[in-house]
Amino acid sequence: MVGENKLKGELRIKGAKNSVLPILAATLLNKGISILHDCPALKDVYSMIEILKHLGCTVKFIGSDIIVDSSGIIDNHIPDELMRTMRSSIFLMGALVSRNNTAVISFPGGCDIGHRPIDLHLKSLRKLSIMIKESYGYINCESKRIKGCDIHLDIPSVGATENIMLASVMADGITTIGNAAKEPEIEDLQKFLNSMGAKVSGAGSNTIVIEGVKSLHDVEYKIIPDRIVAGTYLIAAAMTSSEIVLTNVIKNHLESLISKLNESGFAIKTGNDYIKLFSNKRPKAIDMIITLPYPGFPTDLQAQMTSLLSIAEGTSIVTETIFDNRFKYTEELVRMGADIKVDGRIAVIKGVKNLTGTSVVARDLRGGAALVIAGLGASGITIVEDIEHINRGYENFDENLRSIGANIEKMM
Ligand SMILES: CC(=O)N[C@H]1[C@@H](OP(=O)(O)OP(=O)(O)OC[C@H]2O[C@@H](n3ccc(=O)[nH]c3=O)[C@H](O)[C@@H]2O)O[C@H](CO)[C@@H](O)[C@@H]1O
Ligand SMILES: C=C(OP(=O)(O)O)C(=O)O
Repeated sequence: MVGENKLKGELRIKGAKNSVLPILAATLLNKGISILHDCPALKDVYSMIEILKHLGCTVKFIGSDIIVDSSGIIDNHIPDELMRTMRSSIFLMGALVSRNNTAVISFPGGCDIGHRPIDLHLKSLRKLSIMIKESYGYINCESKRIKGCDIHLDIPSVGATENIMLASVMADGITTIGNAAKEPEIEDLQKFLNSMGAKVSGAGSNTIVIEGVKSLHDVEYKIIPDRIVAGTYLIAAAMTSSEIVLTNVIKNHLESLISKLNESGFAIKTGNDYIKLFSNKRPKAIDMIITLPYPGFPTDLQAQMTSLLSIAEGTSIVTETIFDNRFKYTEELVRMGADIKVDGRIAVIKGVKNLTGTSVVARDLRGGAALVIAGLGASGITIVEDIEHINRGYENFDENLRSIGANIEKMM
């Protein structure tokens, strides 16, 4: 891409990756038809579809609609090569054991952003009377009856909260999740499950209550907009001193980012379902950004924001509290002229006047997006390699950016 082009125009944000993936896993539960609207065409979504098909579902992806028929025979085994394609394959553990009483899976894959154990998932499912044995890299789950119980999470893990919800929807009795994650995608999963006849309440607060039901029915549902994709485009506009309007967004989901962009000197206007960012000046440094569980600043926007702050006036400090190795991309930003020092979970960013284009490598999804943002603002040509990471979370990233004025091409 050739940097320093102004962006101008409107983009509609599609459904959220982190909603559609657990919801696709949940389609196993109703033994019938699920129609999902506004689904993004992402590498992870295709991986999840492949797993559902392997298990015996019929799946069609037409336009932005995914139609899953899970009435057919459902296998109970997910091969290792499918499990490894992404982190979200772990959602199949709760859904599959709930549907089949047994599941044989292995450890999930995903971006290299630090240590990502699944101990909380395993511990919680065991509390629900699911017997879990680990051997030779496989995880064997079995339960005659899943039994509702009280679970208190040590960490408000998004994935563990969702896996418990999936496993307990049809359990005997009531399950309570204390210290649950509060991310909007968890509320979306609750709404989806309730639309198919489940009895889940409390998502969005730190206590979720799931009253087991005997059966579920067919469902049609629209996925919430992707707050991380929306945030990425807002930061891209800020980086290039541009003006863009995003539609199909939920402003409340982006409060922590909007507040930090305001602090950095950007004017943002919001309406019922749009956000507009207008900028014609260099960003101001931000004393402190700390990534935290929702409603705190999302770890999934940390890299993109650091990219922006690399050209800010002054010195910023970014602290990553969720993952233990999510600053790898900063080495690539430094190759573009950024002045960033990382010590463990803290990055100190001394703003430089401008970045310069060069060849850089995407090592993970959001780090890759951060490098594209850097390239859009940099002088000269930037080449971002290994963009398959970016395809995990951004539909038509290059096309969308080009449609609002970026000089960017995908090379085959
Ligand atoms: C598909 C999806 O929704 N992915 C999101 C989800 O990932 P994911 O669900 O993997 O993230 P978690 O909320 O579970 O992870 C938070 C922290 O808990 C730790 N942990 C988690 C589970 C466990 O069993 N043991 C344990 O120690 C993790 O290592 C991490 O340090 O939430 C993250 C945090 O908002 C986001 O960055 C990811 O985009
Ligand atoms: C880390 C992310 O996703 P996942 O949990 O799917 O790896 C992300 O979306 O930034």
